[in-house]
Amino acid sequence: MSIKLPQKLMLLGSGELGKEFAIAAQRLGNYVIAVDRYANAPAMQVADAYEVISMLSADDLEAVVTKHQPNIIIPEIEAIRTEKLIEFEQRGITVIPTATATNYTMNRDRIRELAHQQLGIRTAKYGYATTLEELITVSNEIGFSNVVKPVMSSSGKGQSVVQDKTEVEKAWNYAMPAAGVAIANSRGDSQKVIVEEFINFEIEITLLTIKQWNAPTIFCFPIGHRQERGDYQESWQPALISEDKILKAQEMAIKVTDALGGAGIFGVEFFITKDEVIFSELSPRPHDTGMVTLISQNLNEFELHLRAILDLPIPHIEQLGASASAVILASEKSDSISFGGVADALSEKDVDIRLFGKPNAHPYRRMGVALAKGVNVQEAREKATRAASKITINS
Ligand SMILES: Nc1ncnc2c1ncn2[C@@H]1O[C@H](COP(=O)(O)OP(=O)(O)OP(=O)(O)O)[C@@H](O)[C@H]1O
Ligand SMILES: NCC(=O)N[C@@H]1O[C@H](COP(=O)([O-])[O-])[C@@H](O)[C@H]1O
Ligand SMILES: [Mg+2]
Repeated sequence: MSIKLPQKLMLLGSGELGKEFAIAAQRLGNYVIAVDRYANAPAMQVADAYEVISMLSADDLEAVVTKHQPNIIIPEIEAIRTEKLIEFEQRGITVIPTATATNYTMNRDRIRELAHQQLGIRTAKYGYATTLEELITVSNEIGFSNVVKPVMSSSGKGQSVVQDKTEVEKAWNYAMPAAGVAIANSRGDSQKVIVEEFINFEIEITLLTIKQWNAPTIFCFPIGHRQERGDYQESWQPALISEDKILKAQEMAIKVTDALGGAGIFGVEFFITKDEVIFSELSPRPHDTGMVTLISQNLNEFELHLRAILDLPIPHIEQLGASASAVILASEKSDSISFGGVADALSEKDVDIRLFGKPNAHPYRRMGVALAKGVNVQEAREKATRAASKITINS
């Protein structure tokens, strides 16, 4: 396949990941339509055109696709009416990585069944529940501690660690607010949770895996990360794990991404224990922990995604040395955002920041990221965290 440029690319989801992708796409002259559920989303600020719709509505998706006639649709978040993407694909529009892949990865249960049942890949022990009663039964079967997550959610939304049976009901209510109450934490409309055995890992990693149309799958160096409340706080590259474990992770990543098909970058997440590499989940798109590649590689994860999508060559991925990212989170609700401490944060050598331009803040919302290089991973992490802590969000 040889794709002519420019292409008309429609981004479904326009957050921080979409913004960097849009910038990469426009650097190669493409036309970008940014779509999201709210106005002035980060990618909209740098796109050629934008639309505000409900991406869970098939009618809304139909309207924007009819209006803009994109050649390629690039999902940027999980919560999309993926059945509609299958229809677009049948009409000849390319969906990245494929429409079916986005449907599998939007639903934790579908991707888990594919990885564990069909491909025989090692995962945490798991079960599902659609009522509190079922959750009590499944939790007892899995044992404690366990982790309860809505099957359709991301960035830890609605997710909690359950230490013992007294905490099960709280976890259910957090994942699935009572009927009639707006689903605040679940990003889709499925009333189902997955319960997973809690894995006491030494480190968790994201293996950025680049699946190409006409060339073999390639990998970035593994990215280590630390999460709180199910959401990423800092990431670093390279993650210091053995060659043997890297190869095991690569083998599993190839299996899952081959089964999903198509082209693009995938963020494949693994828990690394003393003896094992355990598959967790994957994003069929750039990964938040992969924002470290904005400083750590010659081609960042957004440029790699673009090249894979457009069937452009990736002759060499260079890792530029110990690097880290640390998130800049809001602490309160606000509709008027300004940042302080930027000069101070940028005063250190090999430090950079991205402020996403999100128009509103609420507690724990990710508003930016600090990036740093260091002589080793520890120093890079310290520098990134220090820079992030200097940024204040004023409302
Ligand atoms: N079974 C588990 N055992 C131990 N920790 C877990 C388990 N499941 C999730 N976690 C912790 O919670 C984090 C978020 O979980 P997960 O990746 O499933 O959620 P997510 O909402 O899809 O996040 P994202 O969209 O940011 O990738 C994991 O990176 C890990 O730190
Ligand atoms: N783990 C998934 C992830 O990081 N997704 C990124 O966060 C945005 C949503 O942010 P918001 O919740 O602040 O609107 C998404 O649009 C995407 O860029
Ligand atoms: Mg995850």
